Amino acid sequence: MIYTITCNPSLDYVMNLPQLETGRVNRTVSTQLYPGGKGINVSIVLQNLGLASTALGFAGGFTGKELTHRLKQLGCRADFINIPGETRINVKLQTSEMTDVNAAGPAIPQEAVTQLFAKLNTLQSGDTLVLAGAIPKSLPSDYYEQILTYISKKDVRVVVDATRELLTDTLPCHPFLMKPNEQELGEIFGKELHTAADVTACAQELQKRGAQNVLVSIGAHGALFAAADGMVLSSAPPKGTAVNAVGAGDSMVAGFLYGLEQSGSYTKAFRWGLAAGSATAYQPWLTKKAEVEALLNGFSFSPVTEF
Ligand SMILES: Nc1ncnc2c1ncn2[C@@H]1O[C@H](COP(=O)(O)OP(=O)(O)OP(=O)(O)O)[C@@H](O)[C@H]1O
Ligand SMILES: O=P(O)(O)OC[C@@]1(O)O[C@H](CO)[C@@H](O)[C@@H]1O
Repeated sequence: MIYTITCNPSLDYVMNLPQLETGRVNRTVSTQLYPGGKGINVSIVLQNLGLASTALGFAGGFTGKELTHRLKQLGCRADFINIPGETRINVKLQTSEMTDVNAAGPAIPQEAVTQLFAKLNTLQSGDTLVLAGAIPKSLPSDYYEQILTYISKKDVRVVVDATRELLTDTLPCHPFLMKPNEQELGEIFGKELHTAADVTACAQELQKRGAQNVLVSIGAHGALFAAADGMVLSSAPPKGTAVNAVGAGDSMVAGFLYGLEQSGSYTKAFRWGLAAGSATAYQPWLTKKAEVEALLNGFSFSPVTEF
């Protein structure tokens, strides 16, 4: 079984408007409301690809109820811990570019923090756990590390998609896969990354520090994968027109896990991850399986050099 943990989920309110004029009344052309949060997006795309998962995390208020309802409508299993506050609404202002306005989210009471560990007792060896997204300030800054330590006796495959110390603090637990984007990877090493060689060097440094596999997404430029067996792959994405890249990285994680589950091959997993990320970017919301398969049809890698 695959579990995802989203400590700070959201409803994503996409507002499409011709341009944004601050200090003025702006009127939208259209709006959409989606269930959101990185781990939740992974669960939704896994479900779309045909892989079941359980979405764990914290949810509360009428927004939390709506989030749970929409996940169930999508066929996803949600097992959130109910909290007193209200699950946040993240605004995505789509003009000629996407501007995210992400709310801080509700405080997580101590009893809920503890309750999550009890949920983890159901994890079995051979399961996969995806930790994805930012955590609210009310959670300890090493919460992901605490979770990995708590399950360390179980042979669980852990995936981490986070930033800065939230990501690097998990390195001693030897996570199976880390999925930063190139900007997040560069931040860890205090540099801007613009070549495949630089990305490879930083990804391999993360492996030296404990990560087994490192998948670095590079937006429209594609992605680079440093595998545990030393293989390094990179590729520009399959061709298409960008519409909304929100959730592309989460879709990449889901595609990678699906490809690995189906084939046992890192190369095929990378292909599925790349195509799932781009398939999401090429449409208004998260991809379904058919769009990923269409991008994979006839697709071959074209290695990334610089960007
Ligand atoms: N504009 C784009 N055109 C083509 N493919 C894209 C585009 N944006 C993203 N992708 C695909 O999705 C993958 C992940 O994108 P990105 O690097 O933006 O992830 P991310 O920053 O983690 O995104 P998020 O945090 O919103 O999920 C890329 O490696 C690529 O395959
Ligand atoms: O505030 P975080 O957790 O860093 O990011 C939250 C978020 O922007 O990430 C997802 C896209 O990856 C969206 O569904 C959601 O609104």
